[in-house]
Amino acid sequence: MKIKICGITNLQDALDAIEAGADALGFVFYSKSPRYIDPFEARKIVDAIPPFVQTVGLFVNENEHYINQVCANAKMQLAQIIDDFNYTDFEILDVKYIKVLRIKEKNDLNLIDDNFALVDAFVEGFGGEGKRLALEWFDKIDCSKLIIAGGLTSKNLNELSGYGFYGVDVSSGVEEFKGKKSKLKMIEFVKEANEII
Ligand SMILES: O=C(O)c1ccccc1NCC(=O)[C@H](O)[C@H](O)COP(=O)(O)O
Repeated sequence: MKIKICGITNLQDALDAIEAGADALGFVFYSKSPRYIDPFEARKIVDAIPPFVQTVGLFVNENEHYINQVCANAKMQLAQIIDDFNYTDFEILDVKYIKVLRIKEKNDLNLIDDNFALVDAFVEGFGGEGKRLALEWFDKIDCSKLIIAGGLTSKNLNELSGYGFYGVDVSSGVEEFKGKKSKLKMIEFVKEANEII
């Protein structure tokens, strides 16, 4: 089970997430988010973390020029993209990317194709709100290329057992408050995620 901790805003949280066992760190480049980080501040964090941890830039309805520029400036290895209005020309992105499928109802799962994707519960404010997806919608779906997000905590991760998700993504479930991670919650989250079968 791959584990991404999203909404990293400072070096200490990044180091604590890595020590807890996170595979990937998410940086929110959406200026309206309380977890927004300036690309050059993100770069300072990236320069200070050890190797073999993937850096993921989160973008909301941005075009490819902005995404390419920020990923270069902030040294992001992967772009996680919410693209509600088809702003992004994915063909000319310089970085690997993963699309976010914001699921409002079961029918939205028809958006899943053969690519890896991050599935998150639809919320008006775009994300990081702790809202959960209805797991039963995934009962007959191949989840092996899906990273599930939305309202996950160490207390409910066990409900994912049996679905075969590729990974989990968490933000608010491991926070002390918006923009500040809890070391203890991250340790508990990673421990439980590794128990999922
Ligand atoms: O974190 C934000 O503030 C945010 C703002 C705009 C779009 C997405 C945002 N966050 C996404 C995530 O952090 C995660 O990918 C995911 O939604 C999990 O969030 P949570 O339900 O808080 O665990």
